[in-house]
Amino acid sequence: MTVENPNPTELAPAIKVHNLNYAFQDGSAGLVNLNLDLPPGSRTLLIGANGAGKTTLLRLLSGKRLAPHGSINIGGVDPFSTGLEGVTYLGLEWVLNPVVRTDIDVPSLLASVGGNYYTERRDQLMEILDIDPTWRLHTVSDGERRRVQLAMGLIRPWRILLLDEITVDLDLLSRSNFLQFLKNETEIRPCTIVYATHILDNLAQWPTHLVHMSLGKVKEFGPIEKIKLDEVGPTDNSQLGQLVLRWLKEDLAERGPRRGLRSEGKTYESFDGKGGYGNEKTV
Ligand SMILES: Nc1ncnc2c1ncn2[C@@H]1O[C@H](COP(=O)(O)OP(=O)(O)OP(=O)(O)O)[C@@H](O)[C@H]1O
Repeated sequence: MTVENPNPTELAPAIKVHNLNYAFQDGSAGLVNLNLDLPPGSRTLLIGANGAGKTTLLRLLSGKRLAPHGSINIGGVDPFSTGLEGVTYLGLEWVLNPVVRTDIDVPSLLASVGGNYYTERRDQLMEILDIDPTWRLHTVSDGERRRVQLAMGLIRPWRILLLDEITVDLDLLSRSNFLQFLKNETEIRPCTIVYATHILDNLAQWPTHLVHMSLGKVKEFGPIEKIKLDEVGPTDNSQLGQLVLRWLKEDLAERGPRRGLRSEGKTYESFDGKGGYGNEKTV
């Protein structure tokens, strides 16, 4: 059976989280009674202070960690038990992959992740991210290396993209081109994006949805028009920044001084120096 004029948005996976509770190995609460409903083809910004639980959530969505049965549903399946096809999760472990610091050329690296198969995407990404094919990775700048990494991570067409702030080294133009590329992807093919970031420059027109997290909880989520209209009116970049600043100040006031409460810094300590998490368990 053929589908006439398929709408890419409708065919994309939805992300549903229902009463998700998650505890780390030491017993501390990672996520608390979390609920989300992100529609097919959406582009969601995950906003929250350091330690709010964004990475924890993204890792559970990616299926890298086991969530309680029935609490996460992506495109109709449980990502951990079913093993999701087409999920790309780009976070710290991926950034720290040592291969991008070795004496290797760009075409070989991109070929190692399917570049010779997805040639059109490869060439498009190289153009958008302004990558020079003659670079050798041990002699490029951090930002240039990051651009090659992004191309590597995005060549294979994903259905779900989970981004844990990985654009910090990009210059303004590269980041803007990169975000435009992602937006375009959700408009031309069935895919859904969740992006955790602290960098709000040029983002006001990018998200379809916002999720505000604090202390392992979702404080609010919804379509950006709704949140913006409710809270600050039609929004440009600086207003989105003002909204987030207000959220973070409120979160800090609610939380109070740390004094051992959900301390930062545990996140990557126990992972054999590679970055990543410890042996969490579910609750
Ligand atoms: N393995 C672990 N054991 C215990 N606590 C942990 C572990 N990993 C992370 N945490 C804690 O869980 C909380 C949420 O961490 P997470 O990395 O999800 O935050 P985040 O919102 O991504 O922060 P950031 O913006 O700094 O990246 C933090 O307080 C962190 O210290």
